[in-house]
Parts: sequence; structure tokens; C-alpha cells
Amino acid sequence: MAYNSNSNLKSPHSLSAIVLAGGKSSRMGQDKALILIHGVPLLQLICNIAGTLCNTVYVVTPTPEKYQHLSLKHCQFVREVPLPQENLSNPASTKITLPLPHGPLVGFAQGLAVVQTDWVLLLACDLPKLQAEVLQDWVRELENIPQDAIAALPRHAKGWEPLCGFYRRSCLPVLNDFIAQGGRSFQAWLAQNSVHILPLPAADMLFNCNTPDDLAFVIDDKQ
Ligand SMILES: Nc1nc2c(ncn2[C@@H]2O[C@H](COP(=O)(O)OP(=O)(O)OP(=O)(O)O)[C@@H](O)[C@H]2O)c(=O)[nH]1
Ligand SMILES: [Mg+2]
Repeated sequence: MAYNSNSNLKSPHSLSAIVLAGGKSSRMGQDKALILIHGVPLLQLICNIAGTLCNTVYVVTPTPEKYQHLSLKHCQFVREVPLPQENLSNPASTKITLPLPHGPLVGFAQGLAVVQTDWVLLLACDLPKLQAEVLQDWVRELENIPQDAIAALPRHAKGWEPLCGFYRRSCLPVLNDFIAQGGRSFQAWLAQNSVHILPLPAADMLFNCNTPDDLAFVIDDKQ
């Protein structure tokens, strides 16, 4: 059996996590990864939850030095690098590099390249209401997911929730192909592939803290 069914779901070789911390935080006006939620930096909160399920948590960012002072157990940094632009119709452009940040899909691909486990839990760093219990329930489902599904994700009316769910390590080649052809959208990539739907019992778990108003809402929320 690939996943333990008891409350300690860590299984040494089955699951790792990638936490993305390389965005611009332009709407927040300050680095979201470092904002304090009830005294805890948001990136640390997310990594600690991921660390309850996974033995290795990769933090993907172009600037690891910004986060080295945090208490990030089980974490390794993956330093994100600029992506050579691959425009097949114009080979001369391969010398141009894409500026950072180049978006979460490319950050995920660079993190996935170092993952050793069959499945990886991908998380944004701006999910202050993330619930370990829901993630644990999802982990229990992983062994029953059809082989052709590249990912297992919650869904909302407009599409997938790509930054809080699970991906097979084996999807890296198709992901790299998509990126090499200029693709940068998770929704567009996922639409081309088979994806398993995960139930979302608590919709507010995916509350995205993008703006100062979002932050005030989270901090005021006593729950
Ligand atoms: N590693 C990495 N993470 C990214 C990149 N772009 C976005 N992210 C992460 O993806 C998650 C969702 O990011 P968004 O909230 O959509 O965007 P953002 O750039 O952080 O913020 P805005 O500038 O306000 O859009 C966050 O965890 C970001 O840190 C990137 O280029 N590289
Ligand atoms: Mg966001």
C-alpha cells in the first residue's frame, strides 16, 4: 500500500510537496510569503502543514535568501532560474531568456524536476485557511486514482484549483512540452489532460490572500 491510513500519513517514499513562493505580490504590495498570519509568516504556515504529510517540502523561488530565516522544517529550496525562450518557429530566439517571475506553471515545472516521489502536493503560499485534515483525506484517495489521470485537484465553477492539489511526477515531460510551446496557463494545460476531481468539503480552505483587504479579512476572522 502506498499511503498509510492512520493519522500519521507520512510515508517515506510516497509523497512530497512543492510550495510556490516566487510571485510578484503586486496586489498585496508586499511579499505575501512573509506576511504574518496570527504571528506566523504565511510561507512558514503553509510549509508546516505540508510537512505534516510529506517528508520533503520543496520551496520554489528565485530568491531563497529572502526566506532562509524562517523556521521551515522538512524544507529544501529550489532556486528558480530564467527559462530559455523556445520558439520553435524562430530558432534565433532561443538565446532570449524570459524574465522572472515567469509564472506558477514554470515554477512548478522547475520544482517537479527535482521531485523523487510518484506524487507531489502542489501548494500556493497564499492559502491562509489551508486545512491539514482535508489534505490528509485527499492523500487517502491517491491510491485509487486512475493511472491516466496526471493530477487530482479540487474544482470550482470556472475551472480547476491548480495550486492546491496533487500531480504525478510522470507528468513532467508533457508539462515541459507544453511550456516549450509557449504554454503558461495551468487551466489550458490541465484541459488537455485527464484530471481527477477531489471533493472540497470546506470551500473557504482555498481562500486566496491576494490583497490588503483579503489580509484584513483573514486577520479579523477569529475561526
Ligand atoms: N515559484 C514561482 N511562484 C510563483 C510565480 N508566480 C506566482 N507564483 C506563486 O503562485 C502562487 C499564486 O500566485 P498569485 O497570487 O496568482 O500571483 P502573485 O504573483 O503572487 O501575486 P500578484 O502579483 O498579486 O498577482 C503564489 O504562491 C505565488 O508565489 C513564479 O513565477 N514562480
Ligand atoms: Mg493568489
